[in-house]
Amino acid sequence: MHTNRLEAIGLTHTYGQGNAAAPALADVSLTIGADGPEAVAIMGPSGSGKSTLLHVLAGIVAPASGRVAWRGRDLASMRDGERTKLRRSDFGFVFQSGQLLPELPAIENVALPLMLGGTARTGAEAAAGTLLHRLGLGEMLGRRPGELSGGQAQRVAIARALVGSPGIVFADEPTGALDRSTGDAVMSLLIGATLGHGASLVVVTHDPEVAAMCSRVVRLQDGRIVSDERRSDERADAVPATAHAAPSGAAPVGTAPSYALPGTASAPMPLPQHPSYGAARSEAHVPNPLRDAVQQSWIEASR
Ligand SMILES: Nc1ncnc2c1ncn2[C@@H]1O[C@H](COP(=O)(O)OP(=O)(O)OP(=O)(O)O)[C@@H](O)[C@H]1O
Repeated sequence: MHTNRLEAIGLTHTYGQGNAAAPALADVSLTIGADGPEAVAIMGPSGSGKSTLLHVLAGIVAPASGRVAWRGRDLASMRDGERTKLRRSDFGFVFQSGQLLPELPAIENVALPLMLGGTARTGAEAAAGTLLHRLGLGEMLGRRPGELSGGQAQRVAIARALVGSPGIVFADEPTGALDRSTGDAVMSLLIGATLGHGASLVVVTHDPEVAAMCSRVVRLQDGRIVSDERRSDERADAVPATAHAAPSGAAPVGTAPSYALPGTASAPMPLPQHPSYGAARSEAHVPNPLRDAVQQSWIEASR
């Protein structure tokens, strides 16, 4: 059995009570990462329960019944503080936008998880810098989120999700605010870098193109899983060959494998510039309970 295994059994969840009750999940069972890292897309119509499932899997929302076990441990058996700590150490998160701390430069946003875990600033920033270089952002270390394009901000978010070497990364519409070509490049990078770190990816998406890049697609309807398909014909461009090199966050810049797209070797990824600089920041106010809970835990921990 693979270590980084997330197992959900018989999950149900209902918002509200009585006449106002809205069932969101009904007897959902699935296992992620049982045989090693995988990229799983969660799809389904609006209101089918995708976000609720992500929140329950990440331990933000407690299911009404059923259980979620990470590495064999039931999330419900942990104290709140322990679950919050686990989310920081074992889980990575990438949201549509607005997840970076706006006042911190890219390198500090990425170094933060390591510093909160006890790594000294110098070491944390060295590892953050290495990862940002690999993601093609070597020139952007000192820029704040409001000074980055949407695609650049998402790459910083990917670096922050991965810098602590999580076992699983949860992504909620990570390319939803990007144009097609930027979104495809970011998604390819997210899958390649996550699997390259030995972690699984769970991505909620409406976008069939995004799902097509994943090795498994789970479809929900009315809170139930209606299909769970594994693909053996992964799109060739979805996972860069270098992604499987299992990089170390502390590898020296220049010698480490790059996550650049195939054919671009170690050159920075030529993402098109987003026409609207600061877009990532202006989107920050769209409510998202999971992102806001994760963000709040960063803010509290960094005080
Ligand atoms: N906080 C809430 N209070 C009450 N009902 C909610 C709440 N959040 C979600 N719901 C309801 O639960 C159901 C599932 O919602 P959920 O957001 O999980 O679906 P989704 O598939 O992610 O939708 P979308 O694609 O539109 O984001 C819907 O009927 C929704 O109206």
